Amino acid sequence: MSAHLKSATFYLESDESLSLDDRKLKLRCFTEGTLVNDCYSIKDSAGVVGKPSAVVVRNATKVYQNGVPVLDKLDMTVEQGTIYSLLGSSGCGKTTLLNCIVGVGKFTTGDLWLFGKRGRDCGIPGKSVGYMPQDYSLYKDFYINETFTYFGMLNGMNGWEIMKAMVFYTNLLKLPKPNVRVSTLSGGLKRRVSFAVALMHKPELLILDEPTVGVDPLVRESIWKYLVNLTKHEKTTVIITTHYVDEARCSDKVGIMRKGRLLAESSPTALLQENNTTSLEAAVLKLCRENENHSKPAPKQELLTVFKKTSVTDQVAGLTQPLPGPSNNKCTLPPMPAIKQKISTIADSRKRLEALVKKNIFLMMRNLSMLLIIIFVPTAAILTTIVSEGNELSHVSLGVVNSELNDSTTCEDMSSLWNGTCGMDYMSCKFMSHITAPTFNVVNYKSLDEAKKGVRRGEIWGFVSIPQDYSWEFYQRAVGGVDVAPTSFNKSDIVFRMDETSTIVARELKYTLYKAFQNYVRDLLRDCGRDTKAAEHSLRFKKPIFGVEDESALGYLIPSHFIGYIFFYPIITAGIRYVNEKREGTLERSLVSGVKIWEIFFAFSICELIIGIIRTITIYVMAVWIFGRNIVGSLSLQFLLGLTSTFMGVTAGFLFGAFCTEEIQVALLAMALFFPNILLSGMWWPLEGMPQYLRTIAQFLPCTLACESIRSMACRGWEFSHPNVWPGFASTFGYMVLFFVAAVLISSRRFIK
Ligand SMILES: Nc1ncnc2c1ncn2[C@@H]1O[C@H](COP(=O)(O)OP(=O)(O)OP(=O)(O)O)[C@@H](O)[C@H]1O
Repeated sequence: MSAHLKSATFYLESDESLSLDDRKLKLRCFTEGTLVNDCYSIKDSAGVVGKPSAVVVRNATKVYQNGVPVLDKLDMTVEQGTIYSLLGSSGCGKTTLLNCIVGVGKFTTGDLWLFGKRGRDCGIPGKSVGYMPQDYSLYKDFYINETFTYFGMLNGMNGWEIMKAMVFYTNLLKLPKPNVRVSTLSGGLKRRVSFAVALMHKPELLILDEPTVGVDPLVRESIWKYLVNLTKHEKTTVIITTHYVDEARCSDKVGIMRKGRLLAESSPTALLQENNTTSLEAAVLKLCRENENHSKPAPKQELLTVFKKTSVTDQVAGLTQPLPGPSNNKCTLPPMPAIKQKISTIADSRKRLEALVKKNIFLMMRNLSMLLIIIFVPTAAILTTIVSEGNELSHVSLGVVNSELNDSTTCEDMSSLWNGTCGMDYMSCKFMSHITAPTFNVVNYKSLDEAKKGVRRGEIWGFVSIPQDYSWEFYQRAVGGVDVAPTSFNKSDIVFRMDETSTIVARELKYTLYKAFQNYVRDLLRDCGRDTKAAEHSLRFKKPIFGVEDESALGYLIPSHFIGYIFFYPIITAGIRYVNEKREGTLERSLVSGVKIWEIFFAFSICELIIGIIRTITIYVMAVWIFGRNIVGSLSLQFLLGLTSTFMGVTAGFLFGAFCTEEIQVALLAMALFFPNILLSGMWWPLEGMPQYLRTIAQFLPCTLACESIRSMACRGWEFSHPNVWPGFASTFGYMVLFFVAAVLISSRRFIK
């Protein structure tokens, strides 16, 4: 038997005031926590019937991930309808203990009973608990009335109940008018609002983490009076932490905590008597000194005070001790507000979702400029693509060294010889008439060396050189056919030399020059009365089946960019929103009210859906009506794929948010995903242009199949059943579910730390 149990046994066996059966039952109760309620049904020596326990913690330890033990085999018992003050120095583990009780943390080992139940089926987290965290944990952009509305709705209150509670707590806590923004309140006022919304729904258990810090002494007095009132009349159980030791006199029991253990747990009067002092402050100091001097584990005897019934005398003594503060008033009971009891026992999921969605809409509307940016930045990005990408080249500087002309002649001067005639002079001018603005800015050079220097200096992209006897040699070549002398080939060639560092410009230039040459030969044949078909290659491209001839790259780029942007932006917005809620503590607070992680995500998703719909419609309207893009295929299917891609981004944002603790981390992670995604998903460069292994990798990226799918619909008009189309839907939907489930699982694990 452990020393712990031995001392308990000794104490119980030596308690003459109890019958043998009661002693046995108490011992069982002590060793088997499941009997905690029976424990208090036993009369003590004074004949006082014990109260059932609201919170019982046994042998609790807590070690955070960094390996530091915070709670050390802690035992705690809080009776129903009492105030329990938890006192202790900073960092001793009070908040950790409270977090584990309300369900946003978990003991590493140990047992917890709430209202006699071991699991979390007693409405905690949920409507049965009111939690005021140490930080304000309020939405700064809310007005005070919106704050009441949100937390009231989360806890299943209707509009009328919320209104009554707001009026009551505004008077009790001297709050400003309801239409004042939380962000503009002082720290003390924020704390009061936070206090009010923790208890507005009249929970059975109130957990208040330092509610009176920075609060005016008069208001502090009102708070304590009200808490005493609540425990007395509403049977509310209150656990409160405070650094103002003396205000704990009004509580029924005080737990003195040090280094993760309770040094003592007793009524204030008993503590004063046991430590032979007149102030709680002195009693706490004495206990801490003793503990420090002996540098031994906290005495186990404090456990036994669990069984020492707080007598009526103790309670009255506690309540009638003077309150801290100048007024020196007694803890008398203020009149109770006539607030009807909760209609529903537990706020159902629908009600919570309604509260969460309303909250998100309030917050979005509060920051309209940000909302407009969120909606229109992706739209602007697509429109930028439309106006800037894939257009034909223009104003490309091209050098010309035309050796058919001498210093004193120009093509314009000789136009009568080549323009519209079948003459064989100055055919180079006929060719050059197809090298025109706005595609080209022609720069004439006298020699090849000068032209080369021009390229090297970056003045021109390349140059065309035309031999001296080009016209004659070209004629020979044209009429000579296969019998032409080999030297004529070189002498009749128009030669290009280019800066090919920009592949896209070089390829476009070459293609344009080929076209120019073909048109020149066609002109020549026409002017000589020949059939222009002779200018065609024997390799011919007829009218395309999909798309238009010489379609610009936009036909390829726009659909995939659409998917890329509407996937990417929600990652950032959803991820940042989520991290922000985590950081501000509002998420944790909502979770204590019984909100589930999936409900939070679902509510975010509804708002993102609204944004996604507006965004997608705007993009399509602009692309079709303003920029005249030709979109074929089912618009509704494309719209649907747009929305699933948006959701895929939203859920990826949740997943990022689940991992991150700072907004900047979300942004950096999103960027890390963005570039591989746009580069490998075929958004800029087709998969056909990638090595085989990269193509395989690309198939597994979130946007690859969706890009192919939307392109197939918007450019080719293919239906859902086409093998290029439905995989896009399947992959976005699959990723959406995967991200969502992963985000919920990771968040749930992280919140139950
Ligand atoms: N998530 C966490 N991960 C690691 N360590 C933590 C975490 N939360 C708290 N701690 C550590 O646990 C210890 C107890 O912290 P806790 O907030 O419970 O103390 P406290 O008694 O409430 O202090 P205070 O009165 O200042 O609020 C501290 O040393 C703190 O640094």
